[in-house]
Amino acid sequence: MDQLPPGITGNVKRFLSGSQKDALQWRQIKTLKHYTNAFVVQDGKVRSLVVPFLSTAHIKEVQILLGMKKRGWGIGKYNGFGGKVDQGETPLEAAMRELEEEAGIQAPLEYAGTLIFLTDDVEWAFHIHIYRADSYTGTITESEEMKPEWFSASPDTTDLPPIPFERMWETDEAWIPLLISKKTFIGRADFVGPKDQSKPYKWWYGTVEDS
Ligand SMILES: Nc1[nH]c(=O)nc2c1ncn2[C@H]1C[C@H](O)[C@@H](COP(=O)(O)OP(=O)(O)OP(=O)(O)O)O1
Repeated sequence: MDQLPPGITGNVKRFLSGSQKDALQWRQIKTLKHYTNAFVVQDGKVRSLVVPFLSTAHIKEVQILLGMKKRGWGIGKYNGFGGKVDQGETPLEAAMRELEEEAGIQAPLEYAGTLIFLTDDVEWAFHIHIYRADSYTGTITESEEMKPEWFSASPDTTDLPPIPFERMWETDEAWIPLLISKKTFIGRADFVGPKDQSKPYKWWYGTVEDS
């Protein structure tokens, strides 16, 4: 197995890796701070589409709920719902709290993967615990931080917009398909550049194998 980036442990299999500048090394991880990110993915949702001159077609599709960040770092980007794990909380408790605060809903979240994110402006590594749920309760509600919107992961069959990867954190396109297909993943992305223009220069994603 090739050498794993610092911070990646476990029985993992490389899925994708890359580098904009091979000469640059992984950043040193001094401390970790824990964050969460939660996604609702409705697989097999039946929608009715009116087909001109024919009739109504019933199609099954995969829908994913994303939020457009309205303030702070990452403003304008689409992401899952989440934030810092507070003292005394487990990551799952924090993910449930943040989902409710930012999107107004409750969901039976399950662990989906881990993303380690490092950048220039911050001396710690973000350890992001990523969760997903197949269903939710409550009413999806826009908050001060996030504007929730549904997207389709099966764009050929739908009138919902496709997942807007061009308006997400750059390497998310690598792991969102793993999240959707319920393959547990772990990854790391190191960014460089000023806060609002930072770009990934080195990344690695793998799937977590059963031991
Ligand atoms: N999907 C994602 N892909 C990625 O590569 N980096 C991400 C990411 N989601 C978050 N990050 C990184 C960048 C981001 O600034 C940092 C903190 O994540 P958040 O935006 O969730 O935290 P916030 O600063 O909004 O925390 P709160 O104020 O507690 O809500 O982690």
